[in-house]
Amino acid sequence: MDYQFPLIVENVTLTLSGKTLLNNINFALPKGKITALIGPNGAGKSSLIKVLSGYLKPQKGQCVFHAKPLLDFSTLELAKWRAVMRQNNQINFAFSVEEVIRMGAYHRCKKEIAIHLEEVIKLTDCESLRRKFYHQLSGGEQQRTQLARVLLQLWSENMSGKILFLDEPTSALDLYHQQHCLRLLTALCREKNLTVCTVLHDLNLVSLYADQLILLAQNKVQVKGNANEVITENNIHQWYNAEIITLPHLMTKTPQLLFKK
Ligand SMILES: Nc1ncnc2c1ncn2[C@@H]1O[C@H](COP(=O)(O)OP(=O)(O)OP(=O)(O)O)[C@@H](O)[C@H]1O
Repeated sequence: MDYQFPLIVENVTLTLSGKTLLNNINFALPKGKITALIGPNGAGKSSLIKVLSGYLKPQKGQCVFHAKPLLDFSTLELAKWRAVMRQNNQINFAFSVEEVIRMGAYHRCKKEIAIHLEEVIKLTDCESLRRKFYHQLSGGEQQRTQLARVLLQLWSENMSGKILFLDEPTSALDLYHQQHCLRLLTALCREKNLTVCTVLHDLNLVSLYADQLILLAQNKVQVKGNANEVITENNIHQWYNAEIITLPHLMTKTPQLLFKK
């Protein structure tokens, strides 16, 4: 299970209700790195996450996961190797935060859960939330809980070959928790060889933390590469129709965006 690219996307085309949402998509997720899916609203990012994680079957092409067609994996097998945090994490029942976090680990034995739960709760800053009702939390608190859930699902000493899919994991987080989340993901990639694939709208965060950027627009991959290659004034103007200027970050030199007034 030790592949340099745990997931390879080959010529993926997805059509739903007669509409092409993804058109001939090709790229690969490098092991131990953060890949960011970026692009304007409606470009197909969430749909792509659903295909990459095995929830939607493309009409053409395929995803190859550990050198095997993704759709050949059983649900249980997939649960051991990839976890998914969606955009909408509403739960309409009175579960506690701790119960929601444990939901990610239905395939694990009690002993494993007991060992990893405390660590995951601490790392995601959920200690003060654990006995509260999930449905009574703020949006940002729910996002932290969901991050803990997906981490508990995959947690192990070495996470090589495991993939975490996140759809806008920082959209409701305050500044401290945005930075905390991206730093945590970076550390897990470096220390445990976890592979991360995340949709993010904040291109300044993407520029600082993503190793590979995939810019989707009009249902196709329009640009891919590192932050310097993808986050350019021309690309942002062309694909987002936004008027911005880019400046190098004072510490990392990677591009940061400023809106023109
Ligand atoms: N089940 C579906 N049937 C038909 N069209 C759909 C379906 N799901 C999504 N779409 C359409 O596909 C397009 C892409 O949606 P998707 O959610 O993948 O975009 P996105 O890039 O994640 O957008 P955002 O940045 O706004 O979250 C949208 O126009 C959406 O309306």
